[in-house]
Amino acid sequence: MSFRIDQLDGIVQFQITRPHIHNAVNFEVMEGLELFLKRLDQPDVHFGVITGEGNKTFCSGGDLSVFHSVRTEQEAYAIHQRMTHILYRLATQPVPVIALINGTAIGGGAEIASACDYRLMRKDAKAGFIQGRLAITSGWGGTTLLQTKGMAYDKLLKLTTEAEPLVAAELEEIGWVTESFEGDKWAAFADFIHKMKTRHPSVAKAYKSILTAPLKERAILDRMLEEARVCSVLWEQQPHHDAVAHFLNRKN
Ligand SMILES: CCCC(=O)SCCNC(=O)CCNC(=O)[C@H](O)C(C)(C)COP(=O)(O)OP(=O)(O)OC[C@H]1O[C@@H](n2cnc3c(N)ncnc32)[C@H](O)[C@@H]1OP(=O)(O)O
Repeated sequence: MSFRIDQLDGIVQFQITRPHIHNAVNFEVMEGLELFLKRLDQPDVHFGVITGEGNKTFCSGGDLSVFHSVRTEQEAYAIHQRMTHILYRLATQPVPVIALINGTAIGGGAEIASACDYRLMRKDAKAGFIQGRLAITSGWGGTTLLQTKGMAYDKLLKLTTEAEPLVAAELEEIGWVTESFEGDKWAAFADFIHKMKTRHPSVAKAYKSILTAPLKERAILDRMLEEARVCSVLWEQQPHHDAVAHFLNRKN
């Protein structure tokens, strides 16, 4: 199984359980995220958390060993639009979700974290929109989400265009990381939500609903789907296929 969902004390935890492949997203992880979203709909759920198993990686994005067989724009768009809908639902459903970034979060992994309400990141971990290294752009709506949530235009353009992973302190400075931590991730998580948990659960949901109003405009989902389409166009091009082949064969 590529994921695990647990529920404890009003908190639903989603973990990608593929540490051997840096918690890359395959079709089973996508199904898991869809199940996680359904669980968040339950009235007794007050917070959600997404993390990766192990202490090295949160998520390394799409599983290139699976997706390298995806060659055409149409095939690529089928995957990207599905992930875009998942991220849109994650961002706009009422339960606050924390990305507990226990390690590297790159490519689609950084997009998943961007769709969460908070990013709690281990101090020495690195994260970034590294899609440009593969001659593609973000394909799951992450850039549109960050802009709509208010990230500064120039910081976002630099982050996505340079395609370099950054450490937590650098990402905190540009407004992507909410807080950083050292030590045990679950202790850091408990500490992070401690005060919020003392308020009535309807408070956090109500504020999320108020603050996500701009995301709920139909135009935002359309823009995210356009982002998925732009990525799919680049996906079909030779520079992308060459970059993926280079990554997969780099140890030969
Ligand atoms: C629109 C969405 C687009 C996307 O998300 S595209 C995917 C973007 N992600 C990437 O390009 C990630 C590439 N991975 C890396 O840079 C590195 O593997 C990473 C995560 C920094 C870890 O580096 P290291 O600690 O040196 O580990 P390593 O490279 O030896 O990796 C161990 C095994 O995991 C594999 N792996 C890591 N990330 C993967 C991925 N996303 N898809 C498929 N396989 C992946 C890697 O190939 C290696 O496999 P093996 O042991 O050589 O068989």
